[in-house]
Amino acid sequence: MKGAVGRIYGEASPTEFNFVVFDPKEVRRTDYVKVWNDVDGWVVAQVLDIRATADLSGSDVLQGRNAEKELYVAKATVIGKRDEKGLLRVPKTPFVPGENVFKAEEELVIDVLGLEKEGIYLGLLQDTDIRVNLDINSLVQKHCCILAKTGSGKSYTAGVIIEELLERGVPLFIIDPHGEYATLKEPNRNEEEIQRMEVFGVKPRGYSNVMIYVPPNSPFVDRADGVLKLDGLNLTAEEIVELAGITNSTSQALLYQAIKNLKGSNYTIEDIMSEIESIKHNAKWALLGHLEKIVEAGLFDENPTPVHVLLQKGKAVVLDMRGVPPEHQDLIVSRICHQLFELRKRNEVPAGMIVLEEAHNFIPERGFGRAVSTPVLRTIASEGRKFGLGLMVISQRPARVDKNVISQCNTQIILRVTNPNDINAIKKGVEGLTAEMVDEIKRLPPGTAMVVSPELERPIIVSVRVRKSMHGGAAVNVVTESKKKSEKKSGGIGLFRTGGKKSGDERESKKNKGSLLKKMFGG
Ligand SMILES: Nc1ncnc2c1ncn2[C@@H]1O[C@H](COP(=O)(O)OP(=O)(O)OP(=O)(O)O)[C@@H](O)[C@H]1O
Repeated sequence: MKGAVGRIYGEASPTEFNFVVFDPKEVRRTDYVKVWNDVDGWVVAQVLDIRATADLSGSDVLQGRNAEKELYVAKATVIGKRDEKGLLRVPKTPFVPGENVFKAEEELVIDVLGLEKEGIYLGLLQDTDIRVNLDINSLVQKHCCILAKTGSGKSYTAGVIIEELLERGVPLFIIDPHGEYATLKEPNRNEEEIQRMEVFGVKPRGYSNVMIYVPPNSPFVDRADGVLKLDGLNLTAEEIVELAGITNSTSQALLYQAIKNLKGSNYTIEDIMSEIESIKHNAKWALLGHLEKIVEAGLFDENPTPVHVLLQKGKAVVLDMRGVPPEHQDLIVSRICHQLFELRKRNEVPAGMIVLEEAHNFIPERGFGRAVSTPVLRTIASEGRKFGLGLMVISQRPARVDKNVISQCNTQIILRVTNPNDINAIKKGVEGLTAEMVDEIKRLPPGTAMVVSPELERPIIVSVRVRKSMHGGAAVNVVTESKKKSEKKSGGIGLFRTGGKKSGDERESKKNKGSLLKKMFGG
C-alpha cells in the first residue's frame, strides 16, 4: 500500500506488535508510526527496537556467502489515540498481522503525546521538526530537575529554559556555584551554534535583565552588579560548626551553651563571642579564634542586602559563587532561600523560581554528606508550589541528590547518564520509566534529553535547541588557552571549565562534620 513503511507480522497484541520494515533507511528506533485498528481507527505507536536477520547458517557465513536478502524487524509499543473527549485510549483489540504500518503525521504525534502549542520551547522532538514546548506553570510551580553526567549538556539545557523564562518575565534567582550563568547577558557568538539556529528557529540575543550578585568574599566583586551581604543574625550552632569547620567536641559544646544562653534575643556573632568570653574554660580561646575567622571572612554586615532584590519581576539574579569556599556557599544558600521563602509566603516578593546548580552539594542524599541548606530546600520542594516558589534542581550526580526532592519535581529532564548508581537513582526517582527507556538514557548523545512529565503521555526524547545567549560552562582546551596566554610550554593536555568547575564532590570531606553536635545534644 502506498506510503506504508512496514507490515505487522507474527503475534500482535493491543499494546505491542512487531513489523517487517520495507526500507531500513525509512524507519529508525524511537520513530512514531501509525496503524489502523478496526475498532479504534488510526493508533500511534513508537518503535522501540529494530533488528536485522538473514537466512544464513553459520557455515554459510564461514564460507563467505552473502544473504540474498536480510530482513529488518521492528518492535513497536502502542501509545494510543485520542477519543472525542481528548482522552488517550489504548485499543482493547489486537492489531492484525498483515496490517500496513505508516509514518505518523506530525499533527497526530503532537496530539497523541500531549505536546503544548505554546510554552517553554526546549527543542525539537528527536528526528522531527516538531517543537517541544513545556507547560510553563507546571515547570515553574511544580518544580523541575535536570540530571545528567558531566559534559552532557545539563547547564546548557538549564540556560535554554532560563532564556525562555526570562522572555516571559518569570523572576529567577540562580544559585551558580561555578559562575556559568553570567554569560546570559551576552548573545551567543559560537559560530557552529549560530549555524544551527535556523533549524531551531532562534536568533542570538543577550538578556539585559540579568543581574550578577556575588558574596563579599568573592574574588570577582569588582565585576558584579551587586554584593550580597548577609545579616548574620541568630546563627545556629550547626551553621557555625559547618562554617568554621569546628571538629573539637568541647568547642562545639561551649558554642552550643553560649547560643542557648542567647536564645530569645536577636543575637549577632559578636554577641556569641562576648557570651563565650564570659565562660570559664580554657577551650574558649580556640573557639573564639574560629569565630574571629568567620567575622574576618566578611560575609556578614550591619547593613545587609535586602533579600527582596533577589527575586524581582522580569529579572534574573545570578548569585555567582565562584571562588567562595563550599561551606560559605552552603550557609549563604540556606539563609537566602529561607528568607526568600518567608518573603514569598507573606507575598512580599513575586512568585518565581530558584535555580539550584550542583544540587547534590546543597540537598545531598542521606549518607552522601550534610548541608545546612538541606532543610529549607526540602521544605521549598514540598511546600513551595503552594506559595508559588518553584525549584529547578540541577545535578551531575543524581545518586547523591535527595531522592524525595527529585521525585517532587513534576518535570524531569534527563540527559546522558551512565553511572550505574545514578541510573538506579533515576529509576527510583522518576516514575514510569521502562527498561528500554533506561537503556536509552545511557545512549543519549550530548544535547539530547529525555523529558518526563505528567503532562506528556510518555517520556519523549528532545534535541535541545541551541542557546540564544552565550553558554558559560563550555570546556576550554588547556593547551590552546595556555598558548594564547604565553609562549611557555604546556604542562599537559586536559579540559577545564570556563566557570572554574571543580571535579568530584567538594562536600564529601565534611560529610559527618557537625554530626557529633547532634549526637551530644540531639539538636
Ligand atoms: N543543546 C545543545 N546544543 C549545542 N551544544 C550543546 C548542547 N548541549 C550541550 N552542548 C555542548 O556540550 C557542552 C557541555 O555542555 P554543558 O556545559 O551544559 O555540560 P554539563 O552537563 O553542564 O557539564 P558540567 O557538569 O561539567 O557542567 C557545551 O559546552 C556545549 O558545547
